[in-house]
Amino acid sequence: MKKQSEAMIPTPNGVFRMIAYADDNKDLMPHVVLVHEDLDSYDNVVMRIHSECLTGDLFGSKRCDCGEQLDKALQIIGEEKGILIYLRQEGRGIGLINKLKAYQLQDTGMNTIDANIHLGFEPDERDYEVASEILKDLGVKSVRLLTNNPEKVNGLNEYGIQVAERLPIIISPSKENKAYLQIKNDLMGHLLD
Ligand SMILES: Nc1nc2c(ncn2[C@@H]2O[C@H](COP(=O)(O)OP(=O)(O)OP(=O)(O)O)[C@@H](O)[C@H]2O)c(=O)[nH]1
Ligand SMILES: [Zn+2]
Repeated sequence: MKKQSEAMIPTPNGVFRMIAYADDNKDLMPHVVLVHEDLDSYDNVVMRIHSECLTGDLFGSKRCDCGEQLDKALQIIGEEKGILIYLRQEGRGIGLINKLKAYQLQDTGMNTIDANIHLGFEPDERDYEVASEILKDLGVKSVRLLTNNPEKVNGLNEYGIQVAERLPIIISPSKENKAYLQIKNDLMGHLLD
């Protein structure tokens, strides 16, 4: 995993250096990193690791809270001069084709965990080694991580990045994503209260 290219990108939340990380420069789905132009310390950096959710991030799907979490995180990262790592972990690592199959199963009454298992996957296939490698490459030593998912905290600690603090990023449930958020809270270890 290494830096393949970078450029400055002005956004509504500030100017960021966008860096594309991949194993080689032909990769069509590089991981995307946004580093605030005024980031000045590599200790206790405010940051988010966001798992790709095309449906929520780009199209505003109401089935999940991803799009709203991304907006809120970028706002905070803009204010605090932090970093966003956008990992290509669509569908908790099963990809878009399988996520849509999982959604179809959920529309017949299965929950988000059982749908993954029914398709032959773990409930969550993600790993945070790549994110840790990227943080080390950037020179980041410790972070304040925007997440409700303790697995992300453990994942970074496991690979040698110190999580100094977890910053919750709670979105009010809507009627469409209420059941999904309830499962995350009750069965997937997310801290949503
Ligand atoms: N397989 C599967 N993936 C889903 C489903 N709903 C959302 N996702 C994916 O789940 C990922 C986001 O994970 P979440 O569990 O919502 O949140 P998180 O990233 O673990 O935790 P936070 O940092 O608190 O947001 C994205 O990759 C989404 O595409 C679903 O029903 N099935
Ligand atoms: Zn989502």
